[in-house]
Amino acid sequence: MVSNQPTLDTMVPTVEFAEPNSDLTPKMSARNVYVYYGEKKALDDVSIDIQTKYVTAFIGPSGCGKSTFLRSLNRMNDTIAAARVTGDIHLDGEDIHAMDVVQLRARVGMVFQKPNPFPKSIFENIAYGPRIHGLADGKADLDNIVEKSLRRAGLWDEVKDRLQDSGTALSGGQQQRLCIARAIAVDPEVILMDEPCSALDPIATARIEELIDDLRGRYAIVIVTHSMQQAARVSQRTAFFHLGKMVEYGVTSDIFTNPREERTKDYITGRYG
Ligand SMILES: Nc1ncnc2c1ncn2[C@@H]1O[C@H](COP(=O)(O)OP(=O)(O)OP(=O)(O)O)[C@@H](O)[C@H]1O
Repeated sequence: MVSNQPTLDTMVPTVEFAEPNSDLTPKMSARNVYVYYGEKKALDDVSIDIQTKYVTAFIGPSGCGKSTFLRSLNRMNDTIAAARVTGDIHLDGEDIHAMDVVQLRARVGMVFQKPNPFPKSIFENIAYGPRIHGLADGKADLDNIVEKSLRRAGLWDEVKDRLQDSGTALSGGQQQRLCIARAIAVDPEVILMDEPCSALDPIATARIEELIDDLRGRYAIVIVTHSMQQAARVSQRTAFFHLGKMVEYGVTSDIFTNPREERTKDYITGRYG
């Protein structure tokens, strides 16, 4: 799956394309979403369905609204005073704006550009969420959740003998896997990743990409990336954004080899970016 620097004609995911959801019911659906920062329109009438068991990549030039849309999916824009979101966003058919936001963010977890572990032990970084959401039935169960989450994030073997060390003492790549383990620990259904590898070196990046591929069987994963190679390596669906609009959305290999829209073609062939 994770290969070195593919050229444009090899930028096609090699994953099996069996449809994971026979009924194709979307895990999340957005309809006619607009986002404004004060008077400025940052997102313009975006509609999309996001499926479980797929990685969906958001690509497009800087400032086109990828992160703004990603943040709308778990209401992170609520934390920005100037931001206003209109339109419908549903999770399993339920309006996310009518949900308790803490519950929503447990179901739709997020991993940020810069790894941001809590300044606490590795154990506490993972245990905090399950504890506040009442997911652990006693100490042994909590220990289990911590181990399972770290294993699933591919970090257990590196940290099992130092669970009481600070999360911030890990390497950048390990910190990002810790943040992924922290998101997994509360049993989310969707994981949003906002350029999760941009602060990492190529080896740490490759590990995160492998991890994303391992995780996609269980979750709907949405990743914002500046790297078209990364989108091609890790995703099965790609949405191309430009100037606040979602220009094209489809099967990743189609987007990269046979885009329908001229603007998509221009972007993927490097005419602008
Ligand atoms: N907190 C904010 N306040 C005001 N304007 C914002 C804010 N965040 C983003 N914007 C503006 O909204 C537009 C979309 O930004 P956004 O960060 O979503 O784009 P992006 O495609 O993720 O860009 P990049 O790839 O550079 O991260 C930009 O014009 C940006 O300047």
